[in-house]
Amino acid sequence: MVPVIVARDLRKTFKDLVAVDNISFSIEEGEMFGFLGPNGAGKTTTMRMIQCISPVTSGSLEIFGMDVSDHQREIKSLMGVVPQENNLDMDFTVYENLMVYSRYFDIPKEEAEERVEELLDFVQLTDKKDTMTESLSGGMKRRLILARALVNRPRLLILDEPTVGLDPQARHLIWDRLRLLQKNGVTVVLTSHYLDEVEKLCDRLVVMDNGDILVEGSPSNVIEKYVGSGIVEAENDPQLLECLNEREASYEVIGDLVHIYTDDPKQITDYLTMECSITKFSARPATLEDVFLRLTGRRLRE
Ligand SMILES: Nc1ncnc2c1ncn2[C@@H]1O[C@H](COP(=O)(O)OP(=O)(O)OP(=O)(O)O)[C@@H](O)[C@H]1O
Repeated sequence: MVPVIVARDLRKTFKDLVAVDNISFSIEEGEMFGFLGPNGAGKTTTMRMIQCISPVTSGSLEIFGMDVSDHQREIKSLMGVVPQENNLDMDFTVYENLMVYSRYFDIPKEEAEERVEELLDFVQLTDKKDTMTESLSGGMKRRLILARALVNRPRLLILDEPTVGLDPQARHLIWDRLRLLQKNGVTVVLTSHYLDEVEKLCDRLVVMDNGDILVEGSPSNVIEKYVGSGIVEAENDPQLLECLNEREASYEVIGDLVHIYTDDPKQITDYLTMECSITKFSARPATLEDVFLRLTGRRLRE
């Protein structure tokens, strides 16, 4: 596998604030890679350095073997970007938005027209071709931004919160398109607050907090490593906690509930029934959300 992005001790500061704190990671060609983390973790700042629009403070960041500090033009020509905000031109039609963008890459007019038709079909907006962009739904606007990011046939696609605020149908359509792009060899890097999205889509992920990378791995490895494969939930009561302490079980109290982390839920539920006389509980597979909350805490970030 060839690395497409390699970051070594990558750091970004804004005056006294350390937004990205000496992180290192490597993303392989054809991977779908996710950046997770609470608000302010440093994800967007990392994406902006990858996009060559925010200079690196120190460390190194190479994309397709080129340093972001001195190969911006070449790197940008190989990359497509779906930014967090909808920055389409609202006074243009859907078609015009894509055609205007194609000029930035000096794509000859006829070729651009052909490509735009293809892309409209790809994101299912052909019937909206002549619609004014401002009258599109939120889901359609996101699809148009995705199409715009693909105008230059990028080998690397960066998406910052690609499905934020979308309904389930719109999210599924975007996921489906991303999988198709990946199948065609495009490396996809995304940030998301939707943990189910990252769990379903990504081959590997990192969880960031306070500018640092806390974990890295495939969703299933990360889940097994940090919470075990299953969770038994029971009502919080002192007798239960005493019983769990006696067994030295791994658990966490979350308000009125206790989460017991385990690779063998049956062993725990048998223990609760037989040794602790507790019969009200439920077992479920662990998710990335459990890992996230365990690692980054449950306090709401501003
Ligand atoms: N241009 C800037 N000037 C000063 N501080 C900044 C700037 N951009 C980001 N920051 C700060 O850097 C830190 C990391 O922000 P960043 O936007 O990268 O986080 P994030 O993980 O993308 O958060 P979110 O999930 O809310 O998008 C935050 O404390 C933020 O306030």
